[in-house]
Amino acid sequence: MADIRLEGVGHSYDGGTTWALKPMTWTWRTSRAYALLGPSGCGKTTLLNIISGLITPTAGRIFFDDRDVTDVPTAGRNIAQVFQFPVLYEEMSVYDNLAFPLRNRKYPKAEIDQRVRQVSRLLGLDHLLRRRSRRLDPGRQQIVSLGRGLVRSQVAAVLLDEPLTVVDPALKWTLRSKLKEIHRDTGHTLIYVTHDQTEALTFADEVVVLNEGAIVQAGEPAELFLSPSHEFVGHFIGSPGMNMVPAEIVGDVVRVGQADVGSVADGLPPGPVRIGVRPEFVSFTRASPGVAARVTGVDRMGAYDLVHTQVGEHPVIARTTAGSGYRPDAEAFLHFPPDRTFLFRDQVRCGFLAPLDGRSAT
Ligand SMILES: Nc1ncnc2c1ncn2[C@@H]1O[C@H](COP(=O)(O)OP(=O)(O)OP(=O)(O)O)[C@@H](O)[C@H]1O
Repeated sequence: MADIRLEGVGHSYDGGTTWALKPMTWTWRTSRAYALLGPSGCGKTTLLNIISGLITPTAGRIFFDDRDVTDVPTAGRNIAQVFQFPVLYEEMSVYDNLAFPLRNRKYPKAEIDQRVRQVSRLLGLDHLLRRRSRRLDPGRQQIVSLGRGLVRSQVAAVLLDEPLTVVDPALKWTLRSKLKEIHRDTGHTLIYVTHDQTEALTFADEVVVLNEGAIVQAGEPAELFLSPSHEFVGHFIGSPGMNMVPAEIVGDVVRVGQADVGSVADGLPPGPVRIGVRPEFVSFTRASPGVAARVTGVDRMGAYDLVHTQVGEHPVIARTTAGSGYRPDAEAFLHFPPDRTFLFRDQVRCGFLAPLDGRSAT
């Protein structure tokens, strides 16, 4: 196992006209479980294939600890990779498929048996070990592929590219927790690619968010939810995502429309900003002071309500307790709590909202 260090690594498929992956410097630390999260086409698979050696990057160098592996082919990198769809020897038994990566690397027989049985027990494959792989349904075949990726005790990293796509949704939860268990047991460095935030947040020690070929933020799941440093992270994580409302800094006060909503703590220069606040933290106040809004609809979600409002031209959603009683067209006043409300300029967080403490913009 090794730290995997990317130094100025970037990739272009068209000779440098566009970058599928913009040159980046980043270290995947050994033994951590990472989720690489981002929308379709943001460069996740390209990044994974650069680490495994399937793609040689257009720019930069890759190191496993201090060893430069940029020109080392896949076979020399000691990486295990699990793809979106099953990659198995269909005529082999499940046992032989799981044992294959170990036999290939000349592990002792007793260790092979012990590792195969350990992984098969964790993944619920015990009763299928003698079955031919082609006789399994695609979901089970994928679980065997997952097992093949996890069976080796000594690998530089295990790379998983949307590995649960073909697995039954009900099984996904179980498999994710099994993956965590296997991770605790082996201490492998795991990089798990997904565009599904639930998968990323429930699986990873650290979530790396990729957008348009660049890492926009990396952190623990709670950090990304509570403290997004980029508007994209605010939108992409959370359901629904973060509300963004245009505002103005006047002196050291932040105004939305005619309402003073807070002050700036960070000596930010006056001018336009965008306020970001998650629906979970928007609350209603009975009257001013607050931001005047009009209710446009209510989604009753069972355990809670999502109250849709309009502040001027801008939609703002508040998550309230179930049965909130708000009706379309009702007038309302919104409160944005200072400790949970952030300020953004050019999409990047530039500060947070501080209490007004009697200040006013007028
Ligand atoms: N072989 C290729 N030739 C040309 N362009 C490519 C190739 N592979 C990927 N791309 C482009 O590079 C960009 C990044 O693609 P990539 O597959 O890495 O993204 P992704 O985040 O893994 O997407 P998805 O979640 O849809 O798999 C996209 O614009 C894609 O169209």
